[in-house]
Amino acid sequence: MSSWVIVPAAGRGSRFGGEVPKQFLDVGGRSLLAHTLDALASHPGIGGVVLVLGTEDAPVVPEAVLHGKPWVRAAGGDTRAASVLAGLRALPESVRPDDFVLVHDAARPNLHADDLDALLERGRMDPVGAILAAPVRDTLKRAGDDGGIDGTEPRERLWRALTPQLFRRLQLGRALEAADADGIAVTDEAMAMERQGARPLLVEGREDNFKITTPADFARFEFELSRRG
Ligand SMILES: Nc1ccn([C@@H]2O[C@H](COP(=O)(O)OP(=O)(O)OP(=O)(O)O)[C@@H](O)[C@H]2O)c(=O)n1
Ligand SMILES: C[C@](O)(CO)[C@H](O)COP(=O)(O)O
Repeated sequence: MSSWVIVPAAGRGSRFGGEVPKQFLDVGGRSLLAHTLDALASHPGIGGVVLVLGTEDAPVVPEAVLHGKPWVRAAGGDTRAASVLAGLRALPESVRPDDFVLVHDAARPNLHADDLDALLERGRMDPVGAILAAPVRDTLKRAGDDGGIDGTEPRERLWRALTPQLFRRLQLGRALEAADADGIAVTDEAMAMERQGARPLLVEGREDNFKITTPADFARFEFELSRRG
């Protein structure tokens, strides 16, 4: 059994800076987006890809990175959540309402197959779904307006949400539509599901499945690639 994955890739990369959105920058001879698509589509658990792009984006997506998997394009929205919802609506009819679908950031190119294995295996057995996540391992401080420390936050049971996130097509769509209708800007799919009273499963993922948000993250990915040889 395989699942389609929605890849939100319509962001502008404002925190990264520069003219070209970060997902289209070249690393090791191909774009960040191509690295992400390759990591996803090379996995046997992926049945197809919905690529959500900005209306002004027309990237060259080398067919090879899609490993012969079917793919469709969708037009992104003003927020990540809007882009994900657009991706859900672009899924083929062959994806049934109760089928699990994945959402994975284009900006997370360093996804490893073993993480996808774990998420699919454990998430599909959960009544709601699951997300990859990593336990917080640093002490967390709350900043005051003056740049001083206002306090230390308890970090027990705190996890950083990663992607992919795995939910059923209809349930996720309804949760995202409800958040939008309520004017709530959810920052991940799990938040929309939690608002509906769901408790998605946390599946511990690798710390190196990091999101490229700043140029320092980009340099880290270049280093990770160089280590692969
Ligand atoms: N309207 C948006 C905003 C974000 N994304 C995608 O969501 C993922 C995670 O978002 P983020 O890292 O925040 O990317 P940007 O929104 O581009 O970055 P920034 O917030 O710095 O502008 C990225 O793959 C991005 O392309 C999207 O598809 N549509
Ligand atoms: C979905 C996500 O990657 C989980 O950590 C994160 O919320 C995306 O945040 P962004 O500000 O849209 O990059």
